[in-house]
Amino acid sequence: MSDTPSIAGPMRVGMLGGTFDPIHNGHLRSAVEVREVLGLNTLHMVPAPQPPLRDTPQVSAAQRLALLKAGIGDTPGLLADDRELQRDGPSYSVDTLAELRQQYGDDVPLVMVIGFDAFLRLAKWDRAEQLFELAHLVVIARPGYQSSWPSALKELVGNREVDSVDVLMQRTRGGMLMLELPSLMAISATYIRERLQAGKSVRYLLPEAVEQAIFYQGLYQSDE
Ligand SMILES: Nc1ncnc2c1ncn2[C@@H]1O[C@H](COP(=O)(O)OP(=O)(O)OP(=O)(O)O)[C@@H](O)[C@H]1O
Ligand SMILES: O=C(O)c1ccc[n+]([C@@H]2O[C@H](COP(=O)([O-])O)[C@@H](O)[C@H]2O)c1
Repeated sequence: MSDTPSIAGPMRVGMLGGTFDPIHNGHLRSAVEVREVLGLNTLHMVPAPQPPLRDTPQVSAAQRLALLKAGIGDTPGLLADDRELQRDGPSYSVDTLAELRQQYGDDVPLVMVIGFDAFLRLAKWDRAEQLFELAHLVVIARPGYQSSWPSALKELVGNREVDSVDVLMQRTRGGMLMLELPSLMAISATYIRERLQAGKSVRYLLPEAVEQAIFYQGLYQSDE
């Protein structure tokens, strides 16, 4: 069964990286909507084995990837992409985008999608300026996160911001667009981990298949 018609028109590709510890409906609903709004053929959802600016996750990358696959199920256009599990060292997004650029070629618009909380730290990312040489950046609003941009971030973004998808897609990379998607969801993986540790319900915060896999494997239910 398909819940979305396939995307017509020229090829466009997206990447949504994350710790996905675990994947939840905030990620998945945003992924579906951002794919639709941007007209992406494929949105690569890429779990980071070693997310650079945070502690090593308690749950292994292979387990987080398995939960991501269970969460995506047969959702059209979303792809659980294990490419960062094939690399050693910190999971730098610039390396992932370089691989995707190589895979799809120079003529295809490539978009990195991040939430506003991640965007606020963007100037601290590895080789941050190179991100725009490889892809566009689309920043999605997240409930509870509103803040002025740090000055290093303003400098990094410069005059790249555009105000519509049409303008963004006239080029293959180098632009930035802020988006407020229709379904803003105040769900975070931190909240889900806290509830699981406290033995509280996580029903409807994540897909049932993910909830079942978490309980079946006994994940997140202790501090160890
Ligand atoms: N509810 C949400 N709505 C929109 N974007 C989200 C949401 N949750 C996460 N994101 C974005 O998805 C990407 C991956 O997020 P991540 O895997 O760190 O999830 P998280 O819920 O923020 O996790 P944690 O609570 O452990 O920090 C980031 O760019 C983040 O901003
Ligand atoms: O490339 C970097 O330096 C970099 C720094 C911080 C985060 N990221 C990526 O951003 C995504 C979200 O990270 P996080 O820590 O907000 O879950 C994930 O794919 C990380 O690999 C990437």
